[in-house]
Amino acid sequence: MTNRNLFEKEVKERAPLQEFKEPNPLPEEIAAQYPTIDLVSIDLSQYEEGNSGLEKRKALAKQLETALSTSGFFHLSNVGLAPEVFNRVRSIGQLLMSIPDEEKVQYLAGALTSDEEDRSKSLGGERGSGFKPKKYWSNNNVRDSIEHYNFRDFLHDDIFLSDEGVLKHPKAVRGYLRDISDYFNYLHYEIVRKICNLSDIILEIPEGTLWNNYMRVIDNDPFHSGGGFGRLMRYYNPSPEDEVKTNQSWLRGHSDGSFITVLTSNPILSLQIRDYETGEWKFVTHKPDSLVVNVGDGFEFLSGGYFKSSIHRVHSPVEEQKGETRFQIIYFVDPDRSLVIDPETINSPKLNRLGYHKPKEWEKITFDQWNDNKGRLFGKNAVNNVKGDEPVVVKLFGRLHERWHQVDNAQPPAIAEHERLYGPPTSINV
Ligand SMILES: O=C(O)CCC(=O)C(=O)O
Ligand SMILES: [Fe+2]
Repeated sequence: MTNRNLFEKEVKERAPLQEFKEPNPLPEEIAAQYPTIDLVSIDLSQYEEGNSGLEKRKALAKQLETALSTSGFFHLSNVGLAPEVFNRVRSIGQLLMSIPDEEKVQYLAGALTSDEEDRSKSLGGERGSGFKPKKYWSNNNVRDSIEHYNFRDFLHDDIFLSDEGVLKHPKAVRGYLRDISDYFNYLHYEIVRKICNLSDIILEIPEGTLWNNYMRVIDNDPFHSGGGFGRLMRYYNPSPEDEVKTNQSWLRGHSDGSFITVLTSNPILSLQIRDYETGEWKFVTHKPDSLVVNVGDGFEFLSGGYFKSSIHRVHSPVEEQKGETRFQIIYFVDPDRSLVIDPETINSPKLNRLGYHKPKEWEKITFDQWNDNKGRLFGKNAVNNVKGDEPVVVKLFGRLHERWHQVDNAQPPAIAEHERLYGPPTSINV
């Protein structure tokens, strides 16, 4: 057991939290005037453990299969987290974002801008522990207005709450690290585990396979443990000129490099998913106290492309909500990093029957190779500083680094529109 004296001391000295004021959700009839996507909604209170719960789990797995194989996104309700739990984490985020800039720069996740980053040494602002300041990325020569803070290793108390682990974070939040780890541990053990088990049912592999093999937590071994990182993210309002230049895109269209991603449902209508078939951008609607979960690249590859790591972005809020504060809590869930991410790993009767095999052009790679190499491209000027939402298309290990591939599978009008705007897909050496 690690000595946690420093942590205990910080708990005693912590300042009280200020309540985070969530913006009001948009009335349904107004939200309905915007293009929205009707996501599958899964009621997690229907999940029952054990043999007697199998029929219920099979029913949920059926709904989940529709979600994973179409948009790759779903709402998850009755997740067992009270509104106060979400609010407490948001309040901690608010506290973090309010510390002076001079202090923030001592706790950076990487460099001050993405272009200065040496990613052979650093995970960068996207994946490293600490602050990603505003103006880190660029889009059509406009710098971003997003600030976020990443936490890593919260599934490993002996690392997270050790003196060294505590000192990684600004003084203001050190006494609140247990709240952070409680939240993300709950998501890992109660949400991710259940999604893994339901996915086993879909894939017709023994229940427990995904969880036990790739998501379990091994003490003091983050590399071979499931986990990833948690993010507290605050969007600020860009200037009107910047809004024009970026076409109101606050966070460029991308697919997540994770296995799955767990977001909080947000009252601000801003998150958009790009329709897999038509390319149309559609808003994700809000369900209070619920989660929004999406497939990341890792799960798409493991399923041979049956599950979809969809392109999504954050758009400037709709007219009725302009000026409101968007705050987001995210868990980017990574598997054991040595997992070989193609369907041969799991040999799923379902995928075999449907014909989802490893495409020849895919090199045999681990999740670590994917995550690391995709991570190196994030925010790179050569790839991202382009007009419009789509980055320059890069191939990594025979796979498009952002999963815009649905453009290739889409109906001819979408392909024509894509090529008209951006030309044919290109490849650059990395
Ligand atoms: O803010 C959101 O809702 C989504 C953010 C996101 O897609 C990301 O950070 O990868
Ligand atoms: Fe994302």
